[in-house]
Amino acid sequence: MDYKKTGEMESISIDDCDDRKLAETIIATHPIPPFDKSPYDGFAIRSLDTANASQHNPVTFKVTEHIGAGHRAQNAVKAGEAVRIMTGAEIPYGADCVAMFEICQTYEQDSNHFMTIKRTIKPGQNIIIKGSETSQGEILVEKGTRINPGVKALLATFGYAKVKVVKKPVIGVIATGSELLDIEQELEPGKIRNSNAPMIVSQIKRAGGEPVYFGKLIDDFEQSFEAIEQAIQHVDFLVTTGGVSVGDFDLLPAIYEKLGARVLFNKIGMRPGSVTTVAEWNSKLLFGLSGNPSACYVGFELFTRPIIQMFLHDNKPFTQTIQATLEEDFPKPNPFTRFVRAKINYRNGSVYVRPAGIDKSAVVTSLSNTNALMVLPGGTRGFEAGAVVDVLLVDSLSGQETFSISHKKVKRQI
Ligand SMILES: Nc1nc2c(c(=O)[nH]1)N[C@H]1C(S)=C(S)[C@@H](COP(=O)(O)OP(=O)(O)OC[C@H]3O[C@@H](n4cnc5c(N)ncnc54)[C@H](O)[C@@H]3O)O[C@H]1N2
Ligand code: MOO
Ligand SMILES: [Mg+2]
Repeated sequence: MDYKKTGEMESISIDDCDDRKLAETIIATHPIPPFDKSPYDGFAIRSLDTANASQHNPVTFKVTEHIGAGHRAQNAVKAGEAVRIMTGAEIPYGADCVAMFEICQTYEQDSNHFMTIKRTIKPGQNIIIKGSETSQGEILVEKGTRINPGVKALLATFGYAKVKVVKKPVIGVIATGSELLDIEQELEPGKIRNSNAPMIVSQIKRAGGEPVYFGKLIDDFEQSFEAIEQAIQHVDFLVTTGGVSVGDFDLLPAIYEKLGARVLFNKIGMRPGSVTTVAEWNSKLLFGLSGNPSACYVGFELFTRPIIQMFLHDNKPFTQTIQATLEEDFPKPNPFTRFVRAKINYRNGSVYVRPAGIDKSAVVTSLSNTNALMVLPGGTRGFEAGAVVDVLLVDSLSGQETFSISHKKVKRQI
């Protein structure tokens, strides 16, 4: 976070603003509603005229006008007069209440319309007063908020045809490894299809970034160095996958060195993703994620995602963490904190969690089932069903201010 960057602002059409982060605070530029209006279809009248109305004493009004929403009455309502008014129409001058159709009887006589009611109506009854929902100047949505359908409704309410949003961080993606095939290629002996790049592209989009895929690289130093050096020029952050460990063809450490990038860390006491490396070059963060699919996924969610949120001016950049009950035993002990790809589900008002599949760094199949990362603190014993564990809601777009997982011992450890 010491190396975070915050994005600049751009102005875009409201049509394109879904899920973007607001770059300005939305303040009510007019009251809502902007005029006194009727919540019902009925008659706008003077409450005073109903003072003596009762079952035995119906009061009759002459209907002088007929207005729908969007239209205004021509004349003020005078004693004994009623304006037939529809939901959403402005209350005519002189009227101070509305009688719903359901309590009114109407009749016509000599081409004149009349209405009678048999009960009193109080002053102000059935009127939505101007500004009763929001007064002018009220702060409605804070800068940094993600634009959801409700925020969009407010933007439209206040006439924001153009919306100021935070520019998305442009994040380069490069996959490394001579074993990688493109998606459309047939399998060949010893080769696998590149699944990490499309996965990272998708993770970047989910987090609100703008991915740029630069392709895959074979394990050749010069070629890889050049491609990475080139790519960095065009992005805010660069994510690579593979080649960060200690293998003979793991080229990233040497590439960082030749670039003169400052490696912030290259090992983390966690599983998977222990090889996750982050370097800084020219104020740009380079995320060296593992080649192993599950480790790559976890490395992105824990390290790249919050940096994206920070760039987007989100004051809650960290993935929301809740507590859930482990649904099955997890007997495998591990000295390191584990971020288990997991699935949460809700039952009887409680949250439960279980591993999404095989809990191995090299596994790809568990990821499709993953909507959360279950945090199992390091220790020498496994965990029993019923244990309450921290869970990062990677599928949720709500964040939190700090990264908080309890390193406390989980009860019901085996
Ligand atoms: N002697 C040691 N060996 C390893 C260590 C170690 O500490 N000492 N760490 C292991 C751990 S943990 C991990 S995780 C991996 C990390 O390896 P790299 O990040 O260097 O990744 P690669 O070696 O390039 O590939 C690992 C694995 O992932 C597959 N892969 C790579 N890219 C993709 C892709 N785009 N799509 C799908 N799969 C991909 C690759 O074929 C390998 O199977 O290192 C351990 N070794
Ligand atoms: O980085 Mo490795 O995934 O710890 O398995
Ligand atoms: Mg390797």
